[in-house]
Amino acid sequence: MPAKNFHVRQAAVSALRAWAKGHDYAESLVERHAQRRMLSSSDRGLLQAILFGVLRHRRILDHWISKLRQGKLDAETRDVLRVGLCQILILNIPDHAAVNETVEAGKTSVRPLINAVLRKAITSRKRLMEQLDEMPPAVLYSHPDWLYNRWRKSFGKAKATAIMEWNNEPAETYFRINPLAPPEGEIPGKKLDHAPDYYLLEGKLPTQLLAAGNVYIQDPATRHCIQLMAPKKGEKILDACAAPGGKAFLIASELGGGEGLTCTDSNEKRLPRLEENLSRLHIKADEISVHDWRKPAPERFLNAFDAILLDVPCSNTGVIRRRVDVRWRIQTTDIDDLVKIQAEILANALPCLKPGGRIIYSTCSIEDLENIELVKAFVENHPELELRKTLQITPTENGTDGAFAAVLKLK
Ligand SMILES: C[S@@+](CC[C@H](N)C(=O)[O-])C[C@H]1O[C@@H](n2cnc3c(N)ncnc32)[C@H](O)[C@@H]1O
Repeated sequence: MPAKNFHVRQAAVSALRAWAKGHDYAESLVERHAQRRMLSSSDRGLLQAILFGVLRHRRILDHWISKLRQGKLDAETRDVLRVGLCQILILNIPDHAAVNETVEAGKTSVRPLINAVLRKAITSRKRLMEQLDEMPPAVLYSHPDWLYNRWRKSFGKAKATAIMEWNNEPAETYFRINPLAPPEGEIPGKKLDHAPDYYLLEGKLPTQLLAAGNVYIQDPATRHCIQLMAPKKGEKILDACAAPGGKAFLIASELGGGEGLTCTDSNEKRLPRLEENLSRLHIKADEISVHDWRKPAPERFLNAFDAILLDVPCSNTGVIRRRVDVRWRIQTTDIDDLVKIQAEILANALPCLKPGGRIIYSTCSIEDLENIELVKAFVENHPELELRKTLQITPTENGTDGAFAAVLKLK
């Protein structure tokens, strides 16, 4: 009898093939491949667990493949083996289901090979697990060497290792109440003590509350930069890199609505989602428009704002737990390129401040180069600015996504 759930494994393999070709981020691949195969919600959950599991543990899975099988493998067969080994050695899915259904996900010609490697993994499990202690941390926690070495230099070995371990844990889902349209009745989550209005999701997504804009999915780390901004009713505020609108939601919450808020983003394709999100959250901003802040500010924005949020594009190294494939996507040169863009965005936004105004610079990176070093260098070159406050949130110390925020105030 054919294995019942092999289509989930097939979906995982085709999603991995698409990911390797650079077509999409892991999160959207789950959605697309689940829809394509009309997976039930529990199968969709299994697909996500396998796909994210393979991307999180890719390096150690490849290490195990090299121990279990000598010789070359084509890319698709390697992905099938990654899917199988992830179930057997990481996710602890029952062996018979993991083997039978993964074998059927492979092409007929390679099924005997897949079957042999997966069965060998089961008989070698104890030995493979005993070897974990001797493994270099970057292999054990599946991160590229350059990133581990960078973190080791910045934070020391113990913290760099703890960050990698954190990145491999499945991320919790949090949501925030919309004070502009609070939900009535019971709230399906556990209220957080340290972050007012935020809840840890318990059970299923509250789809009705989400659709009605009563709540918004958001990690509590998002709030820090807006707390530093402290927007006040009547102020004019620019959210320059605004899509998809998570922080614009927080600014509007403080303003009592969208009046006074201008949102821009350089990516035209991201604007509809920003507009939809704000409208669902009962926010009507003064303006939502496209602008690339690597270019000079539009005339109408000059000296126009009391506060500007620059939630700049960054390496995302603070949110690898959520964006599981970031570690394999970025290179050290990308960080250098991002730093140039971040400095350009700062320079072009500065003339948009009113006298005495403030810029809140924010990233979800834990790299000093994109954070403290960048704002310090910027303020050194702009004596009219004062660096009022900086805040670095690190996942292992704060138990949330990583984030950085700094307040730069015109003297
Ligand atoms: C970290 S995301 C912003 C997230 C958003 N603030 C939120 O809370 O939902 C960075 C955004 O910057 C935009 N971006 C990238 N380069 C930009 C530029 N040169 N000018 C304006 N926006 C830019 C990206 O399209 C992306 O939407």
